[in-house]
Amino acid sequence: MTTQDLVTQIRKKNSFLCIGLDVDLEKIPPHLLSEEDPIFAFNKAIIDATHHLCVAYKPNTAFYEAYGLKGWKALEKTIHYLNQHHPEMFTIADAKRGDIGNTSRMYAKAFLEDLGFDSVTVAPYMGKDSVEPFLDFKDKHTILLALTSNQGAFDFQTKNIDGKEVYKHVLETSKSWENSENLMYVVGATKAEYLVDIRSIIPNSFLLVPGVGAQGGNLQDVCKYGMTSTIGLLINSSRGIIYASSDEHYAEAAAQKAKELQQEMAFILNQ
Ligand SMILES: O=C(O)c1cc(=O)[nH]c(=O)n1[C@@H]1O[C@H](COP(=O)(O)O)[C@@H](O)[C@H]1O
Repeated sequence: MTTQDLVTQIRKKNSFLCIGLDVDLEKIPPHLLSEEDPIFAFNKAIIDATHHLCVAYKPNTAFYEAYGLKGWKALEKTIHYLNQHHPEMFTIADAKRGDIGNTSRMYAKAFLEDLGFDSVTVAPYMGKDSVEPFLDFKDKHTILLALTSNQGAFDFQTKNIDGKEVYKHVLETSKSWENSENLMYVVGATKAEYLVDIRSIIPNSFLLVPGVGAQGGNLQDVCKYGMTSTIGLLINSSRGIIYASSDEHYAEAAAQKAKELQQEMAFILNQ
């Protein structure tokens, strides 16, 4: 999927919402546990109820890997379901990978080719040769961690080296990598005030912004400082949407939460 296709979907749906499919068997409605594949059953119901309200889905692979082969199968079924029934949806494998080039190539193949996601999250710590193998795929996207939403972001990412913060080095250096037009960046919604500086370095790149909802980030602030003329934002909420209810009406409750965010986004887009 190209970024232009993504922008078209955002304008069509009046939404730049990404729903995080972080499925925890201890949190899903108990009646689903008797299903043959409870994780997929949950995802399918959430997707069926919310696809008109969002433009992206982001399964975090940790929540699938934790359940071994069954979890990986559920992840595979989920991405195949999305690609088959909702090919217009931007899909993100939130895997936060990155290794020596030879190994990164295999991670890239796993998520972008074998599973067929549109994008994958990647950590920048190992540098150019660890990220470029992900950038090699046409019309696929590498979402590089820049400034994350958690408290630990202040341990390294905001430390000053040679006169500027590490996350700024990540943004600037990554622009020189081969196929850097395939880069997007993660910036936590909890760090909205940093977006002015971030936009001065990467004025047009798409940002994946997690941390609204359960982590307390503010949508209005993110849009005020981070939005571009082609939107440039995907706002993720996982727990705040998918666990809105644990009774049999969980999918409708999730759709209601997604709709609240979508309406806020529509208001911002039409201002
Ligand atoms: O890459 C991410 O998506 C990510 C980066 C970050 O800085 N913070 C962050 O919360 N995330 C992910 O975004 C999702 C946030 O989930 P909720 O807090 O439940 O909305 C989880 O899958 C996190 O792993």
